[in-house]
Amino acid sequence: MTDSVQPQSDLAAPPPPTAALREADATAPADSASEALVQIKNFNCWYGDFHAVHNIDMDIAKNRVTAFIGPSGCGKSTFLRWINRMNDLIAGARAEGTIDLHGENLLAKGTDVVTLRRKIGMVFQKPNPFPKSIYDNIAFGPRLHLKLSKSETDDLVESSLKGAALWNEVKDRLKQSALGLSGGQQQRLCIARAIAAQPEILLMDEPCSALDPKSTVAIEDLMDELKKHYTIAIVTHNMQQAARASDFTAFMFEGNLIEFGDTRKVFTNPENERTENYITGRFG
Ligand SMILES: Nc1ncnc2c1ncn2[C@@H]1O[C@H](COP(=O)(O)OP(=O)(O)OP(=O)(O)O)[C@@H](O)[C@H]1O
Repeated sequence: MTDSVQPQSDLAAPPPPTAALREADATAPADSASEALVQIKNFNCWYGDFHAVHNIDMDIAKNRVTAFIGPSGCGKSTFLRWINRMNDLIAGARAEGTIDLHGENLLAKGTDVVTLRRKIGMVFQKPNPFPKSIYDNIAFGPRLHLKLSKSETDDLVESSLKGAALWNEVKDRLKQSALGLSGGQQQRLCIARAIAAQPEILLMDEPCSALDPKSTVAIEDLMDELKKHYTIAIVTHNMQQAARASDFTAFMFEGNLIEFGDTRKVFTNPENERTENYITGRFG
């Protein structure tokens, strides 16, 4: 079934969490079979008359990292942003097809996008902490939407910062401004803020492009931990990063999904010549 989506005008920033603290439940050992969490069928999208992404059919596997690669302008970010309906904020943006999560098409007109964005968090290219304390960056959302006690809020802040591998670096200065953190720390704080909302899926749009190599490795190591609890989809221009950090790779070109599969296979034995040309640096 095809469903069409028009932009909504009353959308605010991605929302804060709804539920109680997430228990660590290490799942899916690396060698277990992957299960589809998100199923995308016949997905197309437009900006006005411009047909940006064509006929995408793919699954996003649960507790795995799926990387989207491809030359600038091929539609990676556009596609990623439809997965939590961020493109609703863009006038003239519309989509057709289905993106199913637990059997429900999240492109459907009736979808509650606020709830959706709790389930599907997003981390952006440039770290965007609030101009507040480290503690309040995590606690701000939960305070708005949950009736957590002080100790529950403390626990949420601690578990989120631990989950983002930042706790040890900031535990003694939680009341200091987040803007005093390094870029890599700020990005991990944004990841902590996202996971405080207890999402099922984390969308990461070039999360390391503004970071130095050491911070980049820290985020990649973190993704490896995070995928035990979350499903991750990442857009990256960094081929080594896709090869190192992802389980599945989708190569896009001019709005089309050219190749999609196991990362090792895509990088060592691609089926499509354009994939091979891209990953070997012949274009892009
Ligand atoms: N808000 C917008 N309005 C109109 N066209 C847009 C908008 N955002 C993106 N596009 C167009 O959609 C196409 C895909 O853009 P998108 O940003 O998704 O590509 P990308 O693969 O993520 O590129 P990059 O790697 O440079 O970030 C491009 O032709 C771009 O110019």
